[in-house]
Amino acid sequence: MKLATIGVGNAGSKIVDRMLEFESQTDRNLCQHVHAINTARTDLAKPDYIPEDRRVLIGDTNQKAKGHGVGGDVEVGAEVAKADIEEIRRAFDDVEIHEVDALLVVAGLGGGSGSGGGPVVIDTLQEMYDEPVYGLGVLPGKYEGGRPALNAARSLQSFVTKVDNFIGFDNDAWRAREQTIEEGYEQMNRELAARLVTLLAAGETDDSEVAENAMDSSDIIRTLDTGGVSTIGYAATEVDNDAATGGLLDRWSTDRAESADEGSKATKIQGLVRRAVNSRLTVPAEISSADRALVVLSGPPSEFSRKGIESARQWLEQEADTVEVLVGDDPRGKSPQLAAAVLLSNVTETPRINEIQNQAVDAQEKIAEQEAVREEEINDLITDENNDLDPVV
Ligand SMILES: Nc1nc2c(ncn2[C@@H]2O[C@H](COP(=O)(O)OP(=O)(O)OP(=O)(O)O)[C@@H](O)[C@H]2O)c(=O)[nH]1
Repeated sequence: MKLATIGVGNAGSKIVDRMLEFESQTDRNLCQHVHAINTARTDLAKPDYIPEDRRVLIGDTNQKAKGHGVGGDVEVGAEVAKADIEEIRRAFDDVEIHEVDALLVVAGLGGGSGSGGGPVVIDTLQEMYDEPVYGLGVLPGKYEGGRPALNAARSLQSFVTKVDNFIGFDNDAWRAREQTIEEGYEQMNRELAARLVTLLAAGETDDSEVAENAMDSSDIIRTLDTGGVSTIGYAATEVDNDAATGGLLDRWSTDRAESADEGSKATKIQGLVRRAVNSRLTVPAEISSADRALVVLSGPPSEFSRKGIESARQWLEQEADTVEVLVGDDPRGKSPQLAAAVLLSNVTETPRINEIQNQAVDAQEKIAEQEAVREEEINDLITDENNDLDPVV
């Protein structure tokens, strides 16, 4: 499919930038339009791939932001996005909507700019366009404490109700203990970008004469049409792709592929799909709680097997406990890899989301307690001052 992709806040912009990087490395063309929207000038200067004229600074005249971010304050994040709504709208005016199938808004939910500004951006896009608007939200890790969890719990609810589908990414599940947080983010962003782009770029080229079972953008839209929260699984394996060199070798490779054992190709595909479904999902979820599922097999057409695709579909129907399973291919003649990206749509059993909600309730109670103690201290101070006053005669 073709997307207009908008990163809001720092994490959102970094992830969109890595999506563009993955696209350019793998010769894909998913994001027809990109924008980075942020309240921090220095963070907006960081992307490597997002064009400069697609970076929108908001809130620079706001007294609390002043171009330096909103310091994790979700309310200020929403306030500045609302105040600069005309600027955001103007930026979207040049999205050539007939060129895209859907819009994707990406944000970290634990901060202020993405978490507060993201829902405002989504509302604007929903007003401006009829195409589906999807959200990709990063859930903060436990290690970040109560405030980001509180931001995320609030903002998650707005995201899920406003978007046509919400794809989650859980920083906690992806954190490697031996890395610094920044190193961890770099790696996570690349892993996430590979999943998103492999999945959503399927059907971008109309190569159906090569593919027997090509995935179409309408299949992806249909799978995401459930609303709710979705998660992505992924697995890839190297292939011996001489086809990329073309000419005689190309023909030789095709002949060889044709004569290759169909059974072993089918087994490889089935194994790959199983690995993808059982891999670390972007947000951990109970597979059988999914409403619909879709698998994109991406790689050289010589690796595809109708039998493999059919048996993978049957297997996933049982695992996900739904008959709404689509498996299709995305031919990438030059790819050195065969990859399977699995979308599990509207998963209802997502333990980390429940945990964030509980963590948010705890944080809210703690904040209320602290405010009550502060109020008591102020009252005591006032009483003491009153007692110190000379009695009025
Ligand atoms: N996966 C991932 N998560 C990130 C990254 N950077 C930040 N985060 C997460 O996103 C949350 C929000 O951080 P930012 O995106 O920096 O915040 P912001 O939306 O720009 O908002 P303010 O900094 O408050 O203005 C954090 O609490 C982290 O959970 C990143 O590069 N990758």
